[in-house]
Amino acid sequence: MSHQVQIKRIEGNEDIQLPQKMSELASGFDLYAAVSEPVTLEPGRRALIPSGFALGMPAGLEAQIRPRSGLALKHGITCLNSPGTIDADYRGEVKVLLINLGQEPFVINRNERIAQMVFQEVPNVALEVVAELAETVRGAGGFGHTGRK
Ligand SMILES: O=c1ccn([C@H]2C[C@H](O)[C@@H](COP(=O)(O)OP(=O)(O)OP(=O)(O)O)O2)c(=O)[nH]1
Ligand SMILES: [Mg+2]
Repeated sequence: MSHQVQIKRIEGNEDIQLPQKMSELASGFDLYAAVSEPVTLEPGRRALIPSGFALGMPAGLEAQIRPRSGLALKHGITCLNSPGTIDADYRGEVKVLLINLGQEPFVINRNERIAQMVFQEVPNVALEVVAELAETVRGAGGFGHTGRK
């Protein structure tokens, strides 16, 4: 399915790369840090990093903000609220909540790739309150019910 999504630069970020797919069939658009000066994330600390843009999505879409595996593996940098949820009706600046789970301070520079954004279709679901749920074989079994404890 193809979708048209509007993107608008936040003033003062003309030099910031717009979200970009780094390979032809990439799921995610890489996001670039729109920090005005380098931000140092000490181990265990978190920071809300601006992206420099806002989105105009149609109904039925969302954007997920996900970590980059390279930063996670090499530096312990991930998204605290992963995946971050960008609602279709949100018109503010997209921001990335990073946390440093590594052992060393990590510096985020302007225009550095910090995360990725994946668009998803969101089904239109209406919740129906009932007294009894439809039965299944699994029933209430969960949390390891089918395998190793
Ligand atoms: O990683 C994120 C997560 C959220 N948002 C923005 C877009 C999203 O539409 C809005 C609200 O996010 P969410 O619903 O996750 O947060 P909340 O704590 O429930 O806030 P709200 O009451 O505004 O919905 O904040 C971001 O820019 N980055
Ligand atoms: Mg919310």
